[in-house]
Amino acid sequence: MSASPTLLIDELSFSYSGKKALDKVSFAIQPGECTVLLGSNGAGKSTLFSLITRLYDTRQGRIELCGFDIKKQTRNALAKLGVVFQQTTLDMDLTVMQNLRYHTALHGMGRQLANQRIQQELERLSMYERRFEKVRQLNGGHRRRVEIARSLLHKPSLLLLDEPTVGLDVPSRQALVEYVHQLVADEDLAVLWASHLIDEIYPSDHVIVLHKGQIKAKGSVDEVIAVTQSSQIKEAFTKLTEAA
Ligand SMILES: Nc1ncnc2c1ncn2[C@@H]1O[C@H](COP(=O)(O)OP(=O)(O)OP(=O)(O)O)[C@@H](O)[C@H]1O
Repeated sequence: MSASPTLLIDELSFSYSGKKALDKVSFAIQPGECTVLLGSNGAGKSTLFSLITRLYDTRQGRIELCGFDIKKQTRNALAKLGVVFQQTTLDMDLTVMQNLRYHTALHGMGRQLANQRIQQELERLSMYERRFEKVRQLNGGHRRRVEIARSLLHKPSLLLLDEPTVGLDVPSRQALVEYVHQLVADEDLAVLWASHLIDEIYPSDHVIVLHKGQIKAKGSVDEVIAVTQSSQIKEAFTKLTEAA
């Protein structure tokens, strides 16, 4: 097919009762690229995610997933999307398997394919042997793993992660960050990762600095460091968000 980026955001704006939360935001993410969306509280990260997932309607600007316009070709576009929200959306009183089956049914997968995909994704995260346990019995890190497995069952091209490490202990955080980067490398997946944690960024990542609804810088880690004449990404972020 064409060389459409996995995610295209073009001149996207959004306001809450006249108050601007996103102001002409534009960027693109290619396959095999992990882009970290860095922003402090109120930067507009959740608003952007709500627009990409169609929780909110796009009124100004355009969003495309693998070349599909999310307003006009919603089904095709959303089939390309996997999401892990900040707040868990697992049913605590169902087993891991039941939670995942619910998702495969939503995506119209037959039982055989569903079981095969569930096994593959859970095994990759060392969670297959725990598939008959209720989610409530799992610790925070393991619940997150189940959510990541679930988000990948339908083989999306873009994975959206909204601060997925919040509330996790350091080893679980590191494992999750490592796992997602491995996925990007192995599966040619595109990832958009909202975070305010600088230490979750890898040198190979792309970075978008969002501040008060506007993009202050975007590019590779090295490019963002260079453009701000900083020695490290933390310093670049501080310069970009303190000046504004
Ligand atoms: N439902 C809402 N009604 C009115 N204003 C809102 C609403 N949700 C967000 N806002 C405002 O829009 C702006 C962007 O908020 P948003 O939640 O998208 O930022 P964020 O980067 O996700 O922040 P956080 O990390 O705190 O979740 C902020 O000024 C916020 O106060």
